[in-house]
Amino acid sequence: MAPPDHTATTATSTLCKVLDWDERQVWQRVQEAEGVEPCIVHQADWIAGLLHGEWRVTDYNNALKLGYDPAAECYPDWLCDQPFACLLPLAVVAPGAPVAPITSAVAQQTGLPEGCLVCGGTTDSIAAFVAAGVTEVGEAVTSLGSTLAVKLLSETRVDDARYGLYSHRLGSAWLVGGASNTGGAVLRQFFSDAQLAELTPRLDAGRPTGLDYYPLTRPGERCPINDPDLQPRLEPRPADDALFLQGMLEGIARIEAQTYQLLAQQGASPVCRVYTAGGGARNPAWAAIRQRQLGVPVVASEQAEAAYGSALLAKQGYELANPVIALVM
Ligand SMILES: Nc1ncnc2c1ncn2[C@@H]1O[C@H](COP(=O)(O)OP(=O)(O)O)[C@@H](O)[C@H]1O
Ligand SMILES: O=C(CO)[C@H](O)[C@H](O)COP(=O)(O)O
Repeated sequence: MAPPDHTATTATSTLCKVLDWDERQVWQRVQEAEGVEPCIVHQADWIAGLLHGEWRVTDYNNALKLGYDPAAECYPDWLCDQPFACLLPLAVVAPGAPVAPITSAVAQQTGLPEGCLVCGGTTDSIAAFVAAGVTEVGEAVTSLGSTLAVKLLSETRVDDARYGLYSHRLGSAWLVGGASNTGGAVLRQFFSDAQLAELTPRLDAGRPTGLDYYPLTRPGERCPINDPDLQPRLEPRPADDALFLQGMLEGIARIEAQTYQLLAQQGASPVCRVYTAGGGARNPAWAAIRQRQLGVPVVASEQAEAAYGSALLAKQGYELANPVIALVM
């Protein structure tokens, strides 16, 4: 039902989950079992709903993979024509836009101040992007968490579901990129964080291992190859654990570099610097391996936690809602 290059057509999109629930008549079962009117909420909407009690509000970042059009600021006709359209969030706000204060019951339960304002959310890797404070076109943030997410500030949009590439709107800018299923979760399958820290000084970015890994925890990839059946490649495993780890980090760096190369080929603004967020940002040897692959400076974000970016968005929302007080502060 969606245009062929749209990110909502990928197997892991929100829209595909909704279609699956629709087919399995989940709405009807929710209504019967809970006695409530069903509606679609993203994880962030669920948390926010628990705080302010508004269940039909989302933001245009979370709604992208549902099919929302952030440029036109509306649901497209092909989505409105679906039988489940009545379950879509009724309001789609900008990330950081003021939504509603917490309820009195929540203020009492949590100790948060009465009237504490809840603002529109965003996705985890966009929050990491905001935390990094990037403002220049061509600058990018790679989130090395359980998975790998790439976000580049670009003057032009890129949307190509064949490679899992899509564009998020942030204010008047476009964050182009994609998310791979590779990342820290694969490392954790083999090593604890303590072992990672212990092995890291033995890695040598200047001496590539020659291993050709595609690290995944299980079959299936989203970007830069969109293939739900893509197999992990983690063999042969050398006897030396440091060599094995370096081979995996090189493999993940190749996936990251391929994503940035594809973005350039598809007309995104050229990448000039990559900031790093997430648990992988604490590994200097990995940064050196990535810099060789990417060919641009790789630097750790000063604020590498996505939560910091969420707080910055909330501050923006507070200032919008209280312009005079914010000016005095
Ligand atoms: N020294 C290290 N080198 C590389 N990766 C690391 C290191 N320490 C932790 N990690 C990885 O960081 C990941 C956790 O990062 P985090 O940003 O908390 O992930 P999440 O996406 O789950 O929030 C783990 O999967 C782990 O493998
Ligand atoms: O895999 C992830 C979380 O586990 C990625 O962070 C996520 O898929 C990226 O999505 P978006 O680009 O919409 O922020």
